[in-house]
Amino acid sequence: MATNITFHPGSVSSTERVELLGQKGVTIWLTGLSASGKSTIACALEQYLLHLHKFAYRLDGDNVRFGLNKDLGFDEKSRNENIRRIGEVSKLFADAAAISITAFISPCRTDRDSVRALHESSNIPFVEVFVDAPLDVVEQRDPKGLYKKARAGEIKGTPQNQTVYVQDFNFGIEFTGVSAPYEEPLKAEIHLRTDQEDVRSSVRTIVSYLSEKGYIS
Ligand SMILES: Nc1ncnc2c1ncn2[C@@H]1O[C@H](COP(=O)(O)OS(=O)(=O)O)[C@@H](OP(=O)(O)O)[C@H]1O
Ligand SMILES: Nc1ncnc2c1ncn2[C@@H]1O[C@H](COP(=O)(O)OP(=O)(O)O)[C@@H](O)[C@H]1O
Repeated sequence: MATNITFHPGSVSSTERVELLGQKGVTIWLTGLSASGKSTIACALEQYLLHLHKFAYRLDGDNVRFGLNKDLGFDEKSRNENIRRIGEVSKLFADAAAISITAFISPCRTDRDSVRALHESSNIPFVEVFVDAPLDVVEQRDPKGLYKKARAGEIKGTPQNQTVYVQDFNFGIEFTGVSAPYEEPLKAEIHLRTDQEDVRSSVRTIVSYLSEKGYIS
């Protein structure tokens, strides 16, 4: 814990920044099972917004784990810390007036709620988007072959949480949706059913929401 530190406010207020840049920051938090479509939707949304000349930036689970979070695994504590850090990073982007689009499984409700509280305490809008598809559908998609590996017992858990997450089979495996929990959002601003709608429709839903709320013009 750092001590003797003092927060240093800048010379430009948030309101002034928004006026000067002509854009308000917001975090769009995509959450859902692996292969539910988070990355696909995040990419398409980022592309769409950039083509509208909006400052949009995507933070993606796999990508961030190559750098900032390369010290973290998939045990419960690591996932908590992963989401805590990304919550802070996303808030920084949104504070800088970006449309920050995150694509993390973020399986724990309390972690997502903490990130929401972090944003809302600074008056930064937080839009939780549940990217929803049933387990049998995402297992069928399995673009990275991870569900297959998990079912085959090839994705091992870490000692800290084996007893917490492992349910009734395959001790030691903890892949989200298979042997580690995913807590569905209870109050997501947007609920997308990617087994029933295409990517275009999902992007349209998010953009309409941003527009209705006045986050983009
Ligand atoms: N054990 C286990 N459980 C879940 N996911 C796993 C695991 N091991 C590796 N992967 C790959 O890592 C991606 C998820 O990373 P996240 O940072 O989004 O996960 S989390 O929010 O911390 O739970 C996830 O990417 P997505 O498929 O894009 O969701 C997987 O590719
Ligand atoms: N409606 C849809 N929305 C998003 N992805 C879809 C949809 N239908 C099929 N897919 C496919 O499902 C897979 C989702 O993978 P990905 O976007 O990496 O998911 P996640 O980031 O949640 O792991 C991709 O291969 C994508 O083409």
